[in-house]
Amino acid sequence: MKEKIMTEYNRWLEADYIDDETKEEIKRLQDFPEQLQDSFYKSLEFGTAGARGIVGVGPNRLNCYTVRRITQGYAQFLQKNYKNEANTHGVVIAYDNRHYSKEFALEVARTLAANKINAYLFSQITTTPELSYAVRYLKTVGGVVITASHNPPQYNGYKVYDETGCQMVPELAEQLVAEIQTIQSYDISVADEEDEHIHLLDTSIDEDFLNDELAVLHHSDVFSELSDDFKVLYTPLHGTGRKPVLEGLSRLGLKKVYTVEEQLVPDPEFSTVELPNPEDVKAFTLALEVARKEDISLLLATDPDCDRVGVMVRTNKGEYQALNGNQIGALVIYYLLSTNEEWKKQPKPYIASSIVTSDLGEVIAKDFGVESVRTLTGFKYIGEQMNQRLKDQTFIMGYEESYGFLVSLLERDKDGVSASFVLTEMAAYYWQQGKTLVDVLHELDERYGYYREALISLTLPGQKGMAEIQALMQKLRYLDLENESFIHQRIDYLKDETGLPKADVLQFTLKNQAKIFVRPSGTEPKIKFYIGVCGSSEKEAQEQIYVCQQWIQKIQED
Ligand SMILES: O=P(O)(O)OC[C@H]1O[C@H](O)[C@H](O)[C@@H](O)[C@@H]1O
Repeated sequence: MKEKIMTEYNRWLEADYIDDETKEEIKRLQDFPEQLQDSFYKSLEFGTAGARGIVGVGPNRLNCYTVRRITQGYAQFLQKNYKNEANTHGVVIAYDNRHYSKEFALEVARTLAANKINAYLFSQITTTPELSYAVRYLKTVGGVVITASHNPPQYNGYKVYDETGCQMVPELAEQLVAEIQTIQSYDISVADEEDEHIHLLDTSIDEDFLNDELAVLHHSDVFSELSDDFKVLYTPLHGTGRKPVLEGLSRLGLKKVYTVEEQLVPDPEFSTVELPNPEDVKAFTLALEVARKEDISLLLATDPDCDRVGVMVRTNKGEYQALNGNQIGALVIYYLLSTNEEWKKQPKPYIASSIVTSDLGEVIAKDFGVESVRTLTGFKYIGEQMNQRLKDQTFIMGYEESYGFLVSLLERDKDGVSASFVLTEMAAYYWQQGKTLVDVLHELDERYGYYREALISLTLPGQKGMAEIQALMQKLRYLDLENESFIHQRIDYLKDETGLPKADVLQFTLKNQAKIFVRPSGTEPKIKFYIGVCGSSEKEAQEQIYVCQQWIQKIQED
């Protein structure tokens, strides 16, 4: 292994096409053997959401050479699948505010252009949902967005979209990977920035995107009657959401929109937050300071590429409560189905969510006679379902516990822009009835049972971490259930027939029907344990969660 790593290391160091600055960086790695090993031991892989990695030198890092190699493979893949159409229809490329996002986006465009494929490049930082929208709007054969979503600042990523605006499903991603693997060298030709195949997009697409996103709402009239004490705060957490979300909220006629000034700055270091992830309540720290001062009713925060949104709500007691992705999803489903009759006139309505998402959404949907479709983790699988059901079914909503929501057919990926609008409308709608979103959640508890969830994520970075994650999965896969008295059943999504594609996921169903899912993350060096329970009271639900947490801890320690 060591020898293989050093061969690759020397190959980079000696290659004449690698620039001097990169070579200096490569040499510096000699003083950091662990980093050296991690940078050179393999090539970047495609996971849940494309390739994601630390920005740096070497094949296992994101840099202009690995970006060019992936893009060269992508160009070959497109030309094989779409022939001449690949060149003419081309690819649209967006990027967020991370380090090197803009530079990498340009490398994608230059590599595609060298292959005579038209590259439509956004001229400023853009949200991921707008990229998905743009693929459909411009009728390109695909799309790329340079972003690492909510990962720490040292990361970046390369997400690839198909011609429907859906992130590539494994079948396509495998073909793409096979194509990338045929490229042994990082010596890849790129066109000039001024090449005729590179087209900078103007802002007309932003305007159409925003108008279409606002048109998704059913009750936007609610805003005209709102009292001034309904106040909303929005923060993009230094990311791309600022323009569309703030502009949209103002067009809705909301008079009282607040923000966190410092977080409007598109900062690649995300300096005012530990992690730019709305799943982490700490991301709301500054927002809460403003909220407490101004008595704000609803707080929204989107992640850097604005495909996901987190929510905090001021309760009747004046306290602020964070909602998790399962609660937000359940509220939106309930809101869409109970306050609007339109969907009843449409054929075979359905919602879609991932298997690790709470059962509550499904229970609500079924209560309204709406089908619930389950997929593996990754919004691409929801997008895939939307494409497959386009002809004869009606899409109501797709969502994941990880704060991704989509309520329209405008895209095939989760959308923090339209979700922000829907959540604001929903909060305003109930506000008019004297209720907060937390009050509505209590109503759902009463009506459907106390669905509660907990997520345990263990971060295990690098090569060593990956081995630990695999060892833990193996241990759970072969654990003798005879000794685990409260577990009723284990489903192995890699081996058992579940009706879904094979995946490295384990499901433990407990005797009381609670569920624990375990899977390695596809976007971060983590193993995730998802606990989902349903009790007849808050206390009972919390007790069930506690038992699951204890079991997970025991497994780790044994
Ligand atoms: O659990 P992971 O594999 O890290 O995925 C967590 C989330 O990551 C990205 O945001 C994907 O687009 C989502 O679809 C996924 O749910």
